[in-house]
Amino acid sequence: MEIQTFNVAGIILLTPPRFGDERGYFSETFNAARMKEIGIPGPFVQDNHSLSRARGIVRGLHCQLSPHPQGKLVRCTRGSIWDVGVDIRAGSPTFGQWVGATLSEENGSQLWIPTGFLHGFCTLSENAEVQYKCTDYWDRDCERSVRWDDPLLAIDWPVTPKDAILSAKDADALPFSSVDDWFHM
Ligand SMILES: Cc1cn([C@H]2C[C@H](O)[C@@H](COP(=O)(O)OP(=O)(O)O[C@H]3O[C@H](C)C(=O)[C@H](O)[C@H]3O)O2)c(=O)[nH]c1=O
Repeated sequence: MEIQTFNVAGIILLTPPRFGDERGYFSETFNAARMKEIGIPGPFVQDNHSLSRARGIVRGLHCQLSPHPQGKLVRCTRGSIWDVGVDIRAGSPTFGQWVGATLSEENGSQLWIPTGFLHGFCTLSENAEVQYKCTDYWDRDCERSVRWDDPLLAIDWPVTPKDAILSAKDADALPFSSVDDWFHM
């Protein structure tokens, strides 16, 4: 399995092997023991699946606060997305820094985003389907949304604010300056 880590400690980009033959391919997309070996502890309790019909849809930046913070293991099973994690762990030397990666049906890569991070993605294709495993259950009261295009984050999104397609919730998200001590290292 290909593994990539970043200067923002905690985020892992992994690409499980695909075994191709004349029929197509087979890939083990999740193996709890292998994930633990590479530093993705789980356990995972909820699977999510979203479909975004247009290119340029931004979902995020979201997280859940205690007592239901969520780690997420994200993959794109149709089309492609640019997936982003932002370090918001108070005291982290990389607080406010972000990592972005292209996840696609073609590359089969997955991004592990631990608790203490904001998560969001921008679709790079029409009909992008994203499936992700979460380490805790959804809890509406613990959910927070932070502005995807906050200038303090300066995330290099592949879409401009003029062209981005957002939910009403994301269009009305909190500024990054409001993220102070949501999470502690
Ligand atoms: C997240 C979630 C939502 N919902 C319901 C609530 C709404 O009625 C509907 C759409 O929710 P929302 O607009 O928050 O969906 P996204 O904008 O894709 O939110 C997600 O976007 C980013 C990328 C994330 O990492 C989070 O998992 C999540 O916040 O699904 C549920 O029933 N369960 C859930 O776990």
